[in-house]
Amino acid sequence: MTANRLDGKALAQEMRREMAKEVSDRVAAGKRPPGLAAVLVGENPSSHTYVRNKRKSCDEIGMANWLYHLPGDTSEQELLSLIDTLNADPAVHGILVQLPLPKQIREEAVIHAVTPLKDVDCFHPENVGRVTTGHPRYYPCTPHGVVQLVSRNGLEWSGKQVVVLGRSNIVGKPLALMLMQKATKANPAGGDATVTVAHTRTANLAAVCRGADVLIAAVGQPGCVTADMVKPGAVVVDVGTTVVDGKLRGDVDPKVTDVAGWLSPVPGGVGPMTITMLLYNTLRAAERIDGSPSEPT
Ligand SMILES: Nc1nc(=O)c2c([nH]1)NC[C@@H]1CN(c3ccc(C(=O)N[C@@H](CCC(=O)O)C(=O)O)cc3)C=[N+]21
Repeated sequence: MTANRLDGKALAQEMRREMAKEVSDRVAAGKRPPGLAAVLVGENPSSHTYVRNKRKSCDEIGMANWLYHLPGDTSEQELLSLIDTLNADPAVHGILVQLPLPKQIREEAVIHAVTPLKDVDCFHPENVGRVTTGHPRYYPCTPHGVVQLVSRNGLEWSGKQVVVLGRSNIVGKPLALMLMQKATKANPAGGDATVTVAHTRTANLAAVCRGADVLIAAVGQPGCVTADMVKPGAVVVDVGTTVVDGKLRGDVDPKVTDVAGWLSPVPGGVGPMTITMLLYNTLRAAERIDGSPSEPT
């Protein structure tokens, strides 16, 4: 058997066409285009690639975007004062500070400084709390991308055993929360799945994973999910993006394709969906900040 492909690149293109139409309708109605400010500190090569991809995607759908590239020895105070300026700028609807940051800057201080309405990463504790209690303002981009990738391929969450492998604040933890909430249009994964959060120290990890109808690998260890850990026919989503010898590697071993029913590739799976959901959040932010009768704040 060869698993069906969960094609994130194709789905991302389809969703971006829908968003390009929303942007042009907005501009035709006399409103300013949605705008995303990206802040990059220092010279991390992967960060450069992501930021470049994000800006290209913004350009494609007609979204305004700016890159603030600060030197690696920038102080926390200098970064916080740039964030204050962006918080107050009416042309900026979304602010993304690329992580990781150099060690002299506390990530937590930066995450707290971005005004929650412009927090399109959904990293601010106010927005995380809203997801947790079922009153979301935004969903975090990677978990939201995973949910859309599975749901829009016609696959069901309801009644399934879902194993989330990984417990980070950015992927594993918020994804598990989304799966535990009631289903809505924006969060079709909510509702009736049974969610297990596992990690690399879980006892009998292979057996726990083999119980999954849907297995989401978000560990950051290339190839750590092997074929013996996968139930035949399961849906497997690979969130890993580790650069090994200049090539991008996922968390899922290539042989899993012989066992799984559906598998997302790396590259071309979750990565393009993450960027798409960032654009989606920026559009929602523009509606909230500039006012729209149809959208609650
Ligand atoms: N504040 C912040 N927000 C983030 O969303 C954030 C971050 N910091 N720091 C780093 C991680 C990582 N991340 C990726 C986004 C897109 C791809 C992506 O599009 N990957 C392509 C391939 C890209 C390539 O060719 O290298 C793919 O999987 O097909 C990957 C990784 C966002 N992150």
